[in-house]
Amino acid sequence: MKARIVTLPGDGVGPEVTAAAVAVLQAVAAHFDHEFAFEEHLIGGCAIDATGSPLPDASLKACQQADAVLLGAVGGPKWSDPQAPVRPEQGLLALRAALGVYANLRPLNVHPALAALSPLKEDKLRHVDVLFVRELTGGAYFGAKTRTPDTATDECKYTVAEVERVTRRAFELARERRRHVTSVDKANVLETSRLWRSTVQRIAAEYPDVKLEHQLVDSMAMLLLTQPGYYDVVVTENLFGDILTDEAAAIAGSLGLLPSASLGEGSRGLYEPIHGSAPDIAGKGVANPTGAILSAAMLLRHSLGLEDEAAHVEAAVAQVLEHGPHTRDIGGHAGTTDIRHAVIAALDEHVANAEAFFCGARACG
Ligand SMILES: NC(=O)c1ccc[n+]([C@@H]2O[C@H](COP(=O)([O-])OP(=O)(O)OC[C@H]3O[C@@H](n4cnc5c(N)ncnc54)[C@H](O)[C@@H]3O)[C@@H](O)[C@H]2O)c1
Ligand SMILES: CC(C)[C@H](C(=O)O)[C@@H](O)C(=O)O
Ligand SMILES: [Mg+2]
Repeated sequence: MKARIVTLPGDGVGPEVTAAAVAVLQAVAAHFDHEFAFEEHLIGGCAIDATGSPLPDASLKACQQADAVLLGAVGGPKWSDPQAPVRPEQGLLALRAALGVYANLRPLNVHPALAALSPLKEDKLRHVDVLFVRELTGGAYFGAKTRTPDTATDECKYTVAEVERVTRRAFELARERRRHVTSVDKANVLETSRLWRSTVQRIAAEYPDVKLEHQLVDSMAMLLLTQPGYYDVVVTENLFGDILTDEAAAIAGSLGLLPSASLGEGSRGLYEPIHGSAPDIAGKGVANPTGAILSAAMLLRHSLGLEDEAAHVEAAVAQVLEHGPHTRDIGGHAGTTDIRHAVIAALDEHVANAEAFFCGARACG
């Protein structure tokens, strides 16, 4: 198949991990005879430096015309002055809004080989397989902001329609999994959460085969650590989802491991690891590209419909997590490019084994 993929490497470790993900996609294209055309554009701090805007028109236009967008990370100390008129993160938020990608899928899986890195004991890690569905284009991130010298406000607003669509997405996904949705809110305090809860409750009636539970976000932060294996699909609003998924990454062993897919109504999606620009390690060649590579696998699955290819990439990543090499954040000494080479070598092996298997089954060659 032919696909047009826009890459937005961004700032800090963004370009390092994106290069690894692109190399893996190129290896997939070579193995399976696909034509992926990559087009690189600016976003974030590097875009501010080059054009004055964190999301230049050319970048947005290219993303709107692409089949999928692969993003690294934005931001960093250079652009973090609280007085700065424009910030890198605004470019990312504007892109999410413009693409209409309201459902941010953030899967949490714990690889057994990394269990010792988790703050949780091994018995708690068994059966951990959670899919966070984070609402991505509403809430406090996008409400009106005011500022006077001694007061600041961020409006948190949700409409029923915004909650309905992300809830339906969560229930649809739950039907492909273990049919259990946990909706996380702060309905004991926030009006937006009361609207969230009643809307989720009403939509749940359309899915009688899926179990729904509500959980307040503060206790959810605790329960995620004490019983992570209990959860299947967790749907929540923008800010709560941001915070809970970094916590989830700690359970997996590193922030560098978790991928994400941001989806709207069509097949076009935005794919990014959940971590940031990691200024403390940027430019050192030591960033873990696993989250970015697994985001590329999600791109294959959700935007291009290439399920087998996605599964091959995930299997290759799992093999590297099992046998190494490992980057520093997960206890190894390898660099970003070592992981990229190892994943591509594992991919080559998996594809060859699969071909041998099918060939054997058909008694060919
Ligand atoms: N999607 C995004 O573009 C995104 C996401 C989160 C944060 N940010 C931005 O990134 C900047 C830095 O934020 P922060 O320091 O709070 O969070 P961060 O995610 O950049 O880093 C937190 C910690 O995790 C480590 N880490 C992150 N990614 C890693 C990887 N791939 N491999 C190994 N270690 C990794 C870092 O070294 C750091 O110690 C801020 O400007 C923030 O706004 C951007
Ligand atoms: C950089 C920031 C705007 C972003 C968010 O809060 O959504 C990041 O933390 C993330 O998780 O993707
Ligand atoms: Mg975040």
